Amino acid sequence: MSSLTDSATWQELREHHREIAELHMRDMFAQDSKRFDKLSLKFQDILFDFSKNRITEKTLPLLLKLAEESDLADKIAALFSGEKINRTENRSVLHTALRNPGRQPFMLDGRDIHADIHSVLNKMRVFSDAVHSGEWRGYTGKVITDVVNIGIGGSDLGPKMVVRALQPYAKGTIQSHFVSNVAQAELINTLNKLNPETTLFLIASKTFTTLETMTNAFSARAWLVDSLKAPGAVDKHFVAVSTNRDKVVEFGIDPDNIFEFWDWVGGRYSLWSAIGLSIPLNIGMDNFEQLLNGAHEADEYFKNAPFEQNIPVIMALLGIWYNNFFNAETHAILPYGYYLRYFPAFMQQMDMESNGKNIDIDGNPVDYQTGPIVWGQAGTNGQHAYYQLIHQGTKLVPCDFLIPGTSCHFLPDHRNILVSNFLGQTQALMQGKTADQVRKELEQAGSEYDEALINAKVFPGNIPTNSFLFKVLSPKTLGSLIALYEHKVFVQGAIWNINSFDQMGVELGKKLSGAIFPELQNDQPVHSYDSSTNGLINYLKEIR
Ligand SMILES: O=P(O)(O)OC[C@H]1O[C@H](O)[C@H](O)[C@@H](O)[C@@H]1O
Repeated sequence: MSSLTDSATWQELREHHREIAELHMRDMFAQDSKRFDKLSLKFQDILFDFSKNRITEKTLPLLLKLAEESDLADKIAALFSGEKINRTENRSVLHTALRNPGRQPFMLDGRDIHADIHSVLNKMRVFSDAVHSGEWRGYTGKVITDVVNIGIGGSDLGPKMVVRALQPYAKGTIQSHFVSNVAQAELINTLNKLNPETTLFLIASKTFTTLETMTNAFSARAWLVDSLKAPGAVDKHFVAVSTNRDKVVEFGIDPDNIFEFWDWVGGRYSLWSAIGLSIPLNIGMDNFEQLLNGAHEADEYFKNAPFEQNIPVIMALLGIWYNNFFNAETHAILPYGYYLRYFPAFMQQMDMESNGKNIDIDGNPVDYQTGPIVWGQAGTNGQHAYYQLIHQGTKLVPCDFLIPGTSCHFLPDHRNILVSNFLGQTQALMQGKTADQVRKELEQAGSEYDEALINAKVFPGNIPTNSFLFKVLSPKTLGSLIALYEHKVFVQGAIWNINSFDQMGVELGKKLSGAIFPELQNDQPVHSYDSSTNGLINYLKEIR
């Protein structure tokens, strides 16, 4: 056993889980009218209600003890100080520095990274202002109307999620597009809608070697040059965001059009860097800075709030409670509303790539569960699809609900229908419906029934939910929300004692694909792989 599962606190938590496994949240609420007051926290205007969780007065102190014993305080200090906590890659993890408005020097490996950050932020401002004002024009002198971000993973999901979430803050009429998939349809369908004379491509890639991104970038460049019949047009229509200057120059992008960032920014934590350039190109730099401010305030709060009143710490501990003691395998993220529709996909990468690890920080196999499967979709759609399983299936699915208190649109009834669905669902998941309640309802309705029908209509309830309720989905609030989730993932990684900042698991498939690629260039049958891979390649050659 590892020191984590071996610890007295872990054993106490196991024992405590056995004690409370049969307790029902509806009784906990019935017995304590102050439960909400005791189990909810506020950060700025963000209310975090965690009262609908399967916890008693004993649970959090035990979980907090686990956090203390895993040296969480020291690990938080190490994160912010720039210690090389990403050990396998020997890198610091400093996405928090990207949103720190402070100008005082922050030295890392002999460089003042605050100065570097602010100089790139300044370049982003000058450039996005020039595009918005029409001062930056395409090769034929027309103003830019469309921006296409070509990137994948962290170079797509974060910027796309933010641009779509903050659509009401769009400045001017620039349309933003995101192309990530190497399947041709995505790029072709996007290009078909665009005028090359007024389109700006933003090639976003930390490494500038990612196959999907580079393939799309080369095809986009060919489309532009062919359409405008001018190789020189690239300078006015292509900019790059990367840590790999040499590769960008080799691709043929003007060095003045490179927006730099650094290897101490992980891909899934990079929307705060120039990787987020599509954000100010859509909502303006002032709003982008509000996003950074919101995240910075959440960073300060995370660093300073006592653990028992610290939203990311509580989120992380509740997640561990279900993941490691109730054996919940997944965690659903359910934003109610349209604008946050890409938040679940963004969180999926942030959480699963960070904490999907089977060895600890010292390289030893773990004997406990680490990161959950994160999934979800904008509500209320899920209610008409998979909520059946959450309410009555055999798996425990802890859920996060997120909803703004206001909307910028005014169609009658929509808003309150959405809000009442959020409230109704979280209530239903908590309280469920007993056989007695079902029987009574059937009797009152004068329906015929048998026990089977009653059982089919019973809702076990007792399904944990967290609710985030905030005034408006503003740039600042969104920045705070994302940062709170980032820190949740960090805290879980710290307690599981894993490296949340590498992603070795994405390499093998990429490498094997690279070896297979030349095999597809001819029609000869292959025999050198396992029989399934041979069979698939050969059938493909037959049908294509
Ligand atoms: O930005 P890039 O270097 O193109 O990388 C894009 C993405 O691909 C990698 O395989 C990683 O899994 C992601 O963490 C990364 O965000």
